[in-house]
Amino acid sequence: MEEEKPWALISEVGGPHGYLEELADIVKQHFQIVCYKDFLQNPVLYGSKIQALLNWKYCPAAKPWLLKLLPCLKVVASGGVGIDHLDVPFINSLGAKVANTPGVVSDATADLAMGLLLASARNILEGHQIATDPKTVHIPQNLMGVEVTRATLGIIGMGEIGYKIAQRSKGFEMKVMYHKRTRRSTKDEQAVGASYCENLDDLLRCSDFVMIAVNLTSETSGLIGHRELSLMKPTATLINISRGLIVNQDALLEALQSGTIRAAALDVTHPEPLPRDHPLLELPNVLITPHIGISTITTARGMVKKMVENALAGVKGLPVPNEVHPH
Ligand SMILES: O=CC(=O)O
Repeated sequence: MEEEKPWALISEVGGPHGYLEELADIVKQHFQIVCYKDFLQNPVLYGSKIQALLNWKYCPAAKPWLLKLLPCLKVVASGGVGIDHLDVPFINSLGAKVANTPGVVSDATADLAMGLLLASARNILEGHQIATDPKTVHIPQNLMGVEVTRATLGIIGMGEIGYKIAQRSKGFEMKVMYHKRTRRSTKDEQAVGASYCENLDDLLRCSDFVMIAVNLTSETSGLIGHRELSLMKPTATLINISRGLIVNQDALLEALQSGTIRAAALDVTHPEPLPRDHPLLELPNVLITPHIGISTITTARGMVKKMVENALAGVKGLPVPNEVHPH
């Protein structure tokens, strides 16, 4: 007789936007699944069966009160690289492991980072609005952007995503500086032509574009505040593809309103989404996207495959390939 597949709770069938049934099908090959909504209808029935939670970045299913309803939980397999939404020590204390999906998300996130940089530097969105507005008869001069080619790019956090951004910026002949807790090897630095900047202040002072690609931890939360923004050039652009909480948003708002910095391009904010009446949304020098760094079909597919691998290993009591440990 065929062995019964283990049960998995999945936060949103098909991922954050619910658009790909195909993704749920990948999970179904290995698990019997219950989605968050159905689980809540009968938590007692499902709770005792579920061994794996497949969790997309901001799913409510990872909350402690819910995890406590899963006495047989062995693994939380999270999609994406950031695990700031998960209380790893707490999950471990329940006897479950936590895993993420590094590697598969880096290209898409680095691509978006460059997209934001270019769109902000060259006023691409404003240009589109003007070009498609029937009331506009000529292209105003105020669409003058800033040059990307040979500009200085300062990358904060040179992990996998930061490194891929540096690789891409080579194509634009950019001068790359980076700041990281532990320096990369000379070979890595040479391969992308990046120079190490031990002092974050120096990087902020010198960069035309400051790219935040560092993980959110207790040490990086609020890393960019009033003081840091005041060190940046008035012509500089801040790009954040990591987590909103790394930047003090009130300080950023002020810096953008007062011209302390030229512009910001943000794929992440705090909270997400921002309330519709948030003053950041009113500013002409802010470009905001709704946390879409990993949102490509190829990446979603790769993530789900990795989540399944991690979940299966956890359920079987095998080493979990991408297990994350508490800091
Ligand atoms: O937000 C995206 C990720 O954590 O990979």
